[in-house]
Amino acid sequence: MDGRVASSGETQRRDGAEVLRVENLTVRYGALVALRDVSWSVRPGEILGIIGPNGAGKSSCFAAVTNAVGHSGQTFLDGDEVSATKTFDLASRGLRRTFQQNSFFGELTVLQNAIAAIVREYSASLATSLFLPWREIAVRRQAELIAAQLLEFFGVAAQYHDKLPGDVPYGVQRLLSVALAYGTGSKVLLLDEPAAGLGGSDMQKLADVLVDLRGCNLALVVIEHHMDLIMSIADRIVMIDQGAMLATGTPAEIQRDPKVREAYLGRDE
Ligand SMILES: Nc1ncnc2c1ncn2[C@@H]1O[C@H](COP(=O)(O)OP(=O)(O)OP(=O)(O)O)[C@@H](O)[C@H]1O
Repeated sequence: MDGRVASSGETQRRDGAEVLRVENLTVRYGALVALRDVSWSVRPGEILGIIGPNGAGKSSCFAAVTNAVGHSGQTFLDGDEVSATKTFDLASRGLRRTFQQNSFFGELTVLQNAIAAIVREYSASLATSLFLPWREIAVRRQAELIAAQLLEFFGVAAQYHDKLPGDVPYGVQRLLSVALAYGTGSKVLLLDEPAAGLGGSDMQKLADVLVDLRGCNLALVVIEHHMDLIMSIADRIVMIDQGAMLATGTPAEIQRDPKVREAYLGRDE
């Protein structure tokens, strides 16, 4: 992998400028207002948690940020307005997301999935190498090496690299989803319930990976229902209820907020 994934000891930069800012995002599905005037921002080296009850509008918020659904409001990436930038182009600029469900190429091995995730940066070299077969082998080897490093960084052990994604443990699949979204390097990762279905040590592994990514100056926005996880790793939390922002603050402030307790934390979800 390139230098963008560094050791967890790398200095964090939480006082930097916002890398992603959303303003007044509103999403309508016909007559239903799923999201209303939601605004937040995230900086490099920061984890922003988004919490809220089922159907609150959290996933719609990610869909709006990535311009995958019709909406109003504005999005700024590195200070540039990207409110109308295509989802694919946002990904090229380092704004990427995962979904609640894992999505892999089921017929490709774990390593091949990782190669597919990084191959865009190599496509030009591969095209050139059609005329230079010896070069194609070298480029492929390099892509395999980088893909293996990517997987290792995300805690997907070498023993799984040659297996199909469906044949590896569920906890590993969740880590693989995050790794594939990261690819050769992202600025902002939007993770939609990365811990869904995880427990115990798998959740701890995921938490460790997310904290390591923060240490590499990545900005992370994490939708999560597991309160213990998000309260322990997030720097700030945004709480959404019935499409509207109900509260924002540090995990401690959010946990003390009576509105939040009433709307969410007090319920058995
Ligand atoms: N494509 C769609 N068409 C119509 N309504 C939708 C669509 N997607 C979501 N909704 C509705 O919009 C509201 C917000 O849904 P959304 O998935 O954004 O909430 P959420 O907070 O992510 O929920 P969960 O925690 O259950 O994933 C819900 O009432 C949902 O039924």
